[in-house]
Amino acid sequence: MDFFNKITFIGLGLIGGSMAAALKRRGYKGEICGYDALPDSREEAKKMGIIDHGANTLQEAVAEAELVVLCTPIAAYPQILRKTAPFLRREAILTDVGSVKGCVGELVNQHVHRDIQFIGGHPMAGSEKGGLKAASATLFENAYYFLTPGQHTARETVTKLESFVKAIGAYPVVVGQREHDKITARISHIPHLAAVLLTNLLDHEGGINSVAFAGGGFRDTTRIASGNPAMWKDIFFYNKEEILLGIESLESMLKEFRELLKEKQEGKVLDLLNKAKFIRDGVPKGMPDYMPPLFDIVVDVEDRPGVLGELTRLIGENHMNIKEIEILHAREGEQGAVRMGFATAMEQKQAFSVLRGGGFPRTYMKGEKNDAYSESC
Ligand SMILES: NC(=O)C1=CN([C@@H]2O[C@H](COP(=O)(O)OP(=O)(O)OC[C@H]3O[C@@H](n4cnc5c(N)ncnc54)[C@H](O)[C@@H]3O)[C@@H](O)[C@H]2O)C=CC1
Ligand SMILES: O=C(O)C(=O)Cc1ccc(O)cc1
Repeated sequence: MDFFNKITFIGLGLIGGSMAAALKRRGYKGEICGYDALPDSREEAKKMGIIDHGANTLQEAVAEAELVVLCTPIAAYPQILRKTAPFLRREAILTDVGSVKGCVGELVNQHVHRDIQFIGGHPMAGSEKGGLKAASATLFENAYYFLTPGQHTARETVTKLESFVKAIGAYPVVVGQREHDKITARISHIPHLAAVLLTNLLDHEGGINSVAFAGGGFRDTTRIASGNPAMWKDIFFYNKEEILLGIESLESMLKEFRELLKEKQEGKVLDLLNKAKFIRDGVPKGMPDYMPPLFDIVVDVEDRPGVLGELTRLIGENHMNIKEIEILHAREGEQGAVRMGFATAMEQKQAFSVLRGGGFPRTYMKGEKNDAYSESC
């Protein structure tokens, strides 16, 4: 990484800000320069100490930069590339973080001289929140990071970018631009579309409002639908061909499933469920999550005024932070249940002991045998 004396980030939002922060945290010694269309973001990034210099113009930003990283929405690339291309150093490497890669390769071919080394990039880590405030120095830790060289990308450029990716804590994976778009359509873009449609199903054809009853299963399958709508709109259109192919596959799978149900083909439905379980169980664990999972506890409580206050006071007094709290409506009768989500397994355990010893003996960890959660879902 020492071979880059100056790195410039264009776009200091979630991804650009997180990259600059990761480099600083991991001891990068060269100069980090940042440019953003919003002057406030440049000033804020400087105050946060994640950039050394906030440039006032694109020309100033790329001057002397040995690595330039585009971290804006892809829609801004044509204008940025037109303005910066004449001022890039001859030896500079240009890269980007856009979620679709085929279209980016084409844009760079149109606007940038082929003497400039370009290699596309795409970190497979993010957040539903955008902007510099959501940036985190650890966002890319243990995440895969696609690198997509073009026809004119030198081997040395690939090697240098691999070092950059490792320097921010991620794992580089080199693939072709079109191959990248096929892979991400399957693992990220189509799942996002499915999550959006499943969420909107709750509001389809003016049906009853079932949001209040949505439990763990609904939350797990639709979590990513909270992602940045403008960014996902762009992703769907920039990767349109692959998304259309994915939709065709989904359509034919739904049709097939409809027929199996109609014809009471229980064996085939079971095969299909087993196949999904096998594939899903094989998804690697330990990778960073888009929105990290919470560590839940469930408390059976009496249905009386003030009980929620007592629970939250006990947690607060013991310096723990409840990330999510939910009343489980599914149980009828004299008892109610409250689910609380914590950020870490340690906090979950601590909350469990504090509540059990603090007048709530029917406190359970999620997944514990006969816990209220599994009964009610
Ligand atoms: N958010 C996510 O989960 C992920 C996003 N990406 C990609 O990263 C890119 C950036 O996304 P985020 O950082 O999430 O967005 P963001 O909205 O947090 O940040 C974008 C930044 O670019 C700035 N900007 C916009 N137009 C500009 C222009 N013409 N000149 C200079 N600055 C400009 C904005 O002011 C903003 O600060 C997108 O292309 C997205 O596809 C990639 C992986 C994950
Ligand atoms: O969707 C996912 O799998 C994520 O983990 C978050 C994410 C969103 C957009 C991207 O381009 C890359 C990653």
